[in-house]
Amino acid sequence: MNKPLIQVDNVSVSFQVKDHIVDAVKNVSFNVYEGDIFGIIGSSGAGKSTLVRTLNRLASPTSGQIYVNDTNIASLSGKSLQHFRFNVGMIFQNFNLASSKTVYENIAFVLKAAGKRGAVVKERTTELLNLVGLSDKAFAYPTELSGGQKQRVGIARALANDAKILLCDEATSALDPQTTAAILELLKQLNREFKLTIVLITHEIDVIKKICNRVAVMSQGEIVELNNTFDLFASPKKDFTQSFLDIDKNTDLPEKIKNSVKGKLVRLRYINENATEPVLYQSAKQANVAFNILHGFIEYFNDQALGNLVVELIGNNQNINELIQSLKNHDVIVEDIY
Ligand SMILES: Nc1ncnc2c1ncn2[C@@H]1O[C@H](COP(=O)(O)OP(=O)(O)OP(=O)(O)O)[C@@H](O)[C@H]1O
Repeated sequence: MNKPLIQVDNVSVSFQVKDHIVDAVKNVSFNVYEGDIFGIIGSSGAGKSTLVRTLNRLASPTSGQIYVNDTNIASLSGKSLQHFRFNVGMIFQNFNLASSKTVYENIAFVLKAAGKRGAVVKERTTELLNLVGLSDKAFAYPTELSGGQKQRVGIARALANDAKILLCDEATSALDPQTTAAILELLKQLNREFKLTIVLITHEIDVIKKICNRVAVMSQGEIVELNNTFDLFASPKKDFTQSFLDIDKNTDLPEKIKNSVKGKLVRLRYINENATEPVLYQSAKQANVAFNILHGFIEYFNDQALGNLVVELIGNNQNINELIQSLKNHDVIVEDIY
């Protein structure tokens, strides 16, 4: 496997609050690879913000190490820390724009902070405005922008000094679904065109499904499960993941149908949406098992489709087991419901 771009080793973060200690992040380890869109999902208070803030040294681990490009970031100071921060941009839920500056000035400001002057600033700012689709808003003030436009300025600013990593702290949580989709599309484009590595934290399952290739599920300061997004949704290993990500879809069956089920109820998950029904049909015929499809839907993760079927199997146990084995041999994930 590639070398990690970000390596988080046994990181814990605790806060002293009056007379007690809050363990916000507990012994967390994971790697992020170049080109990843790495999602961290969890409910409020899970420790996501604290964890992501350690990645650009906005917060410091109480214990553990973080390496970015093989450099232990705790060792950085002065110019090397400043340079590191140019390389790791960040965007926020509330955009954090300077309200007294125009869009152009908000972007130019961070370029000037990095020592750039004159034509270089003008050229790069114009380029960035173009990149995020805001060329016509250069001289508008933040109050004159929609939420989506404000976040585009945030993105331009975060990437201004050629950041290789973008950290997103609930960057779309304040936006409506349509604007969220447009911002996620822009992030995907930046990831594709510039190999921008993105670490995003969110409590929105749809954000993870739409753009992340890998995801960590966080609860109470710990990473409960980490996997490729597709595999995590297709076969979660932990009950917490299953319930948090709302994967338990058999609840979608109306009571009347559930009560009428006489055979064995299973959920089938499969990658190739075209292949499973024929496989099910042929395997069931061979095993002498009858089946009823009670529920079905296809979910999309990035560009990959995951088919789901809830099926009642009717036959003797041995035949049903034979059918289940045959489905598994065809890479269908079979899960008992009851
Ligand atoms: N500066 C701080 N001082 C004291 N406690 C803190 C501080 N920052 C965070 N915490 C606590 O650490 C825990 C994790 O908070 P954090 O903001 O990282 O969670 P989160 O998953 O990002 O939640 P949210 O989505 O609500 O922001 C919480 O119990 C929070 O109260």
